[in-house]
Amino acid sequence: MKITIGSDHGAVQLKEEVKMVLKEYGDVEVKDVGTFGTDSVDYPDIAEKVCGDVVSGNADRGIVLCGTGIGISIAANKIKGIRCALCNDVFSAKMSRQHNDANVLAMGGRVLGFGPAGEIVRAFVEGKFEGGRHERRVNKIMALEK
Ligand SMILES: O=C(CO)[C@H](O)[C@H](O)[C@H](O)COP(=O)(O)O
Repeated sequence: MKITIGSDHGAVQLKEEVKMVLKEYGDVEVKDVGTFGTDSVDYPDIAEKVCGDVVSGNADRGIVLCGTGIGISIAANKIKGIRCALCNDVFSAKMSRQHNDANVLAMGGRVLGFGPAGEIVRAFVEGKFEGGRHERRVNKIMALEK
C-alpha cells in the first residue's frame, strides 16, 4: 500500500510519530510531502499535495495532519474523489474504513497523543470497506460532487 502523508506546522511531531507506526508494516510505502520544520505554513496547501496523490492514483491512501485536524480535513474534502475522515478515536477510524471507505485520514497534532494516534493509524491502514448497504451510501456521497 502506498500512503502519502503531510502536515502543517501544528503537527510535525505527530507526522514523525505516524511515520514510525507505518514503518511497522513491511508493505507500506510512505511519501512525506512536508512540512518539515516549525515555520508556519497553510494547511490547504498540504491537503492539496496529499490528496493530489490519492486522486491521481499515486497513493492508495492519504494522511493529513494539522493542529486540530479540522482545517485540513475540510480542505481535503473539497477535493473531488476524496473522502477524508477526521478521527480522534479508534472506533471512528475503524468505521471510516468499514462504512465510509475513507481514503484520507485526518488527525490533530494538538489534540492527540502518540499512543492513541498510533492505534488510529493502525485501524485506518488495516480497516476494510464492507460494501453492501454502505456502498450505496458512499455512491450517494460521491454523487453529491456532481
Ligand atoms: O486548521 C486548523 C484548525 O482548524 C489547524 O489546527 C491549524 O494547524 C491551525 O489553525 C494553525 O494555527 P497557528 O496559530 O497558525 O499555528
